[in-house]
Amino acid sequence: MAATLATQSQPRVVLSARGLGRDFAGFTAVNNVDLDVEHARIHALIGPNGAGKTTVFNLLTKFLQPTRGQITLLGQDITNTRPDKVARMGLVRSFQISAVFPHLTVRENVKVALQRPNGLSTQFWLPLSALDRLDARADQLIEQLGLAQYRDHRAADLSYGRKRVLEIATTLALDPEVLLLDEPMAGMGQEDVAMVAGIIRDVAAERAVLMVEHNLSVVADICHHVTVLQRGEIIARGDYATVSADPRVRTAYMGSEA
Ligand SMILES: Nc1ncnc2c1ncn2[C@@H]1O[C@H](COP(=O)(O)OP(=O)(O)OP(=O)(O)O)[C@@H](O)[C@H]1O
Repeated sequence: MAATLATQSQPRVVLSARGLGRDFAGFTAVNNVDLDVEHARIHALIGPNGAGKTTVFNLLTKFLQPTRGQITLLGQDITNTRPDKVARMGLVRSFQISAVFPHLTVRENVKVALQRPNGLSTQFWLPLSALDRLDARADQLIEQLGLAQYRDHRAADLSYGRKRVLEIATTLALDPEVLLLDEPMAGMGQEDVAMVAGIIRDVAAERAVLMVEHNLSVVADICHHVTVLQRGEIIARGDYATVSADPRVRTAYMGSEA
């Protein structure tokens, strides 16, 4: 027990940013952002519209090149690394590779996603039966994400929430160290929100999750750390109780839930 607690109390930072900034033609969208994302923790990036959350995601995944600052992934400086290499190193954004094909079944979708980490290039002209050897791993992921009963359903026939879970499954096929989720609860009904929140919590047991999320009750429920952005700068950080009590955060969110 003591050993378990000791392990849990020593966070391992897998992704960090220091002094991160990005200007667009003289307009500063992100400035001086420091971020530490830890293994087996869920970190939320929140803030009002236009605060710079998407820009930070684009900087971390290297879709955008920072104007200032440094980004480190698993101890390696990735400030000047190309996005495809960053993804291969283990930093994966949900929509980036979540190719969910509506006419394929849940299992076929996961198998297509599994081709890449197994060193097979995506060869759409091959019959799907050529991917049979990926069945075991696909079924394991499907089981883990609670999709077993939908395994042979076409993706198009899934509920909206299950489609998002299938997207997460295709992302997990790459076995990322850090998973970036951009508003995973967007457009979902309450029942699906609870289901997807539970899945994200399970997924984070083995990796770091950084998510942008507007649903603050989800942030309060499942996120260990919260970083609040406003006008491109961090105005508060800590657990949800700490940041939601912060007067600057309350002012930034005036009129909303915080
Ligand atoms: N390519 C761009 N060119 C110019 N300005 C941009 C560009 N991308 C973002 N911005 C500006 O940077 C600021 C931050 O935008 P960003 O999309 O990162 O915010 P956000 O917090 O993700 O907002 P939302 O919650 O509405 O998605 C905004 O003022 C936006 O207009």
